[in-house]
Amino acid sequence: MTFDYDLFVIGGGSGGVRAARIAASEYGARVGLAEEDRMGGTCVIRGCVPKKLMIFASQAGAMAAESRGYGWAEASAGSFDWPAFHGKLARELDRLEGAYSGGLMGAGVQIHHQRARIRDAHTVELADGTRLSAKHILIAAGGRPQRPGIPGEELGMISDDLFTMEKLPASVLVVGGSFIACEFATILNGLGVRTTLAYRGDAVLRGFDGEMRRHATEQLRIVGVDLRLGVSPTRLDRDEAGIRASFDDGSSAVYEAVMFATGRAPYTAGLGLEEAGVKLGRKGEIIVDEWSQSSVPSIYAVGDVTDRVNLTPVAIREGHSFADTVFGAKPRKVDHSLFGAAVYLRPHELATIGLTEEQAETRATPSDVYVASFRPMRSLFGGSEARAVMKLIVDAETDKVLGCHIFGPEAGEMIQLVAIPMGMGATKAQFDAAIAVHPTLAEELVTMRKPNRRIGGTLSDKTRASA
Ligand SMILES: Cc1cc2nc3c(=O)[nH]c(=O)nc-3n(C[C@H](O)[C@H](O)[C@H](O)COP(=O)(O)OP(=O)(O)OC[C@H]3O[C@@H](n4cnc5c(N)ncnc54)[C@H](O)[C@@H]3O)c2cc1C
Ligand SMILES: NC(=O)c1ccc[n+]([C@@H]2O[C@H](COP(=O)([O-])OP(=O)(O)OC[C@H]3O[C@@H](n4cnc5c(N)ncnc54)[C@H](O)[C@@H]3O)[C@@H](O)[C@H]2O)c1
Repeated sequence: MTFDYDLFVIGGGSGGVRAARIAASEYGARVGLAEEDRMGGTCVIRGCVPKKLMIFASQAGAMAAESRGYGWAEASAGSFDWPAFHGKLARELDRLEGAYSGGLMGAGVQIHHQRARIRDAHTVELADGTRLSAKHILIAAGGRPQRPGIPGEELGMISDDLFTMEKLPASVLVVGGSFIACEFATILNGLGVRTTLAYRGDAVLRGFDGEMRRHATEQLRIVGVDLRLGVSPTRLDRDEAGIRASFDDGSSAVYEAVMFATGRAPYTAGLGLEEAGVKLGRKGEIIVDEWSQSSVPSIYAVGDVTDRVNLTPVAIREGHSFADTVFGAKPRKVDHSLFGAAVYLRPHELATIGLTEEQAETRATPSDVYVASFRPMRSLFGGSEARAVMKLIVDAETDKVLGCHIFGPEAGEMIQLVAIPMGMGATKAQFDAAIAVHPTLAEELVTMRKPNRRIGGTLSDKTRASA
């Protein structure tokens, strides 16, 4: 049987673009790709990239304060010009979008700028009715922000809206306590917006190492975010002064804007998947095996649409591995058990890889926990109270480093480098064999001599804590 394409990709985001480009350029596949919105997907257009640029923009006040601590007595951030920043951001995203399209076209991929859906195991249908056949179909349709399902929720914004706002609100309520909520609260607060963050838990960033969560929570408070922990909004109403949010503790307050960061869900609705026999999970995610293959053998899926690890580099790795496996005769699985991640808070980021202390505590074998907590010389001299924290979780029997958690400036950059020895299975002794680079923050990672406590396993002895 002949097909129009060897591969048809639905979605021009992180995972889809990588898979399409590798299949076409490295393995000579005839590839078509459909994108219903802007090329580049969530990360480039309404995620990682504009978010990080906004994080940079939001730290001017803190940088001026630090400069004053270093003798620049008049240092001031001045006033923030949102339209100027926003215009420049739009041009940068246009440039990136062009680069993504150009890269694909250069590789010989045919781009269809419209929505696609599945008709059967080998057929997709475009919004204009065109039907195209492909030997393999890759779904890389990503995810979509979810509102929490409360009355009046349409009055609130979602993360996509941060990047298209015409003007900054004077006050905002951010709802949620994970990556997006914490980063957006950091951005808006840093840009001068009166920011409240409402989160139903008792510390932000559930799932991260508990000690690090407490530092991140405290930092949000210190930089001026009005943290409302243990509460959730129950309804929103339009009020003369703005949007009134009522909370489940009986309180209410008015904000100029409300932003929901209450999770994302795989974007599989209306794709024709179930009709084609593709099995979906509870959240609508495409169920795939370790090769990213769905229940229909010719249909694969990568990235957020599979709801495995929802990060750009993971989607890219899954897309690349799919292309290597299916078109390059180089079978390659993705190891989802070890990946680094960073939450871009300010002044200190939270970055992590491997097991948290809470996870290590449940292991049958004991682990040693090394913690260094200190005020870095840069902030100390600059007059800031900000503390940095480094933590290593080490298998007490094999000496293998199982987890690393860093709360500090540029922690994301540091964890990227720690990911290399950890991926190689390095031991604590091998970390320590590295001669420190001085004076740096990161030198703490190779100079922590004695464990602060031993946890998990039968040897558990929390009383040895000496911190
Ligand atoms: C605010 C925010 C900040 C983030 N920050 C980070 C970060 O700092 N670091 C990090 O690693 N990750 C971050 N992420 C997560 C990251 O953006 C995603 O994990 C990543 O983009 C997933 O890639 P993907 O290819 O699965 O999907 P996407 O990038 O979402 O791409 C899917 C594409 O498919 C298109 N599409 C969907 N359905 C169809 C259809 N039927 N027909 C045609 N086209 C379709 C969509 O328009 C979209 O362009 C962030 C996410 C958000 C929302
Ligand atoms: N720096 C980064 O790498 C980065 C940044 C942003 C997003 N991301 C990725 O995007 C994914 C989605 O981000 P997210 O922040 O939406 O994560 P998430 O889905 O983990 O967070 C959802 C948050 O909303 C809260 N929530 C859910 N329903 C609620 C309700 N009804 N009422 C009140 N609160 C509610 C949850 O308790 C949680 O804190 C992340 O898992 C991450 O993989 C990564």
